[in-house]
Amino acid sequence: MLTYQESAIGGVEEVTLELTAQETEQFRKVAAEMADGLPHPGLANPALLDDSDLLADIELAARWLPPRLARALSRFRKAGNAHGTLIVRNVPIDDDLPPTPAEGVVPDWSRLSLATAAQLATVSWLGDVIAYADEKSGRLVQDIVPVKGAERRQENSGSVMLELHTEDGFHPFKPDFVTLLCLRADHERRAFTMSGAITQALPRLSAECVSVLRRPLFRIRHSSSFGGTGTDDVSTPLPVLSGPDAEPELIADFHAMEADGESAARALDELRDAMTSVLVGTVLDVGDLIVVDNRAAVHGRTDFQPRYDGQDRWLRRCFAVCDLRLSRGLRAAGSHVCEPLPPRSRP
Ligand SMILES: O=C(O)CCC(=O)C(=O)O
Ligand SMILES: [Fe+2]
Repeated sequence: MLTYQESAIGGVEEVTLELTAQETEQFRKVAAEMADGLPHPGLANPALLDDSDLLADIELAARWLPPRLARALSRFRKAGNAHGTLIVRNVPIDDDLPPTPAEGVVPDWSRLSLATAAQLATVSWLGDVIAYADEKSGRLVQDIVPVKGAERRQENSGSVMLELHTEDGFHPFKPDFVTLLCLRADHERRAFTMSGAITQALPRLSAECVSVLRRPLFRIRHSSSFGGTGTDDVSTPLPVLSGPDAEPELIADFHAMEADGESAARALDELRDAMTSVLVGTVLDVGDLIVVDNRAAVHGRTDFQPRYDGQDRWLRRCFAVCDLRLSRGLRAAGSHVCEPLPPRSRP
């Protein structure tokens, strides 16, 4: 399979907001106050953050984020941008980080309360937090780290190239925004987090390809990280593209998507080639936060080499949706965590 050439991945300057030292300090103060209100110790218990009063307090306090950041997030929420991606640099995180958790989950996040508050505050400008009981135990803020033995998996615990994908594209209430906050970069600084926007790829697609991508000829296998569901679970047949001609929405996964028939398979290949030539990306470093509009862009990551020495790459992930109420049938009252999807095997 084709791997993505780092040299061909575009820069992200035009979609990057670098906070000044003063802005970071203002953000740190606001986040530190919020952090005091977080239930520590024991943040590892997902139920503790899944508290609508706590999240409402964070939303209120987030009004005091540095105005340039708040404006950028608000604009991105309403209008997106050319790459469906926003990068914020110099987000405050905790000074004294614990080792990167070897098992994939930090047992007690009380030493990560600043990063947790900063990420939740950022997310509150994008929408409401959503999480899935099926994935990473329903944690609202999840650890993304390389796990020994999982190197070759097409999951964020792997370290081979992670194919471009829509996050949880098979889920009826998939995230509208994916945020990833970097606590530690990979040792060699070669893990490019990359994204490709459909509006950039569109001019490269033939009319025939676009028309096939608009038909419900595609299914996505449920991600193997979605626990509790069998590997045979698949989505209902979906179109890859929907919505307005010039600015469609996109659901794609170049690892887990199956095309029904030859012309659908050809259209998916054509889309992947087009995406490959419009990718933008960056090697995430400490305090970098990337926001991907999950309706406008697919994302992935180039490969890297973990050492399992406690200093490996460590991201934290948090999702947002624009309308939390749409998923009310799948959530307990007041909870932001969707209950497991019923198994749905191919017909
Ligand atoms: O590791 C990365 O940079 C991206 C991981 C990813 O796609 C995810 O956690 O959803
Ligand atoms: Fe992802």
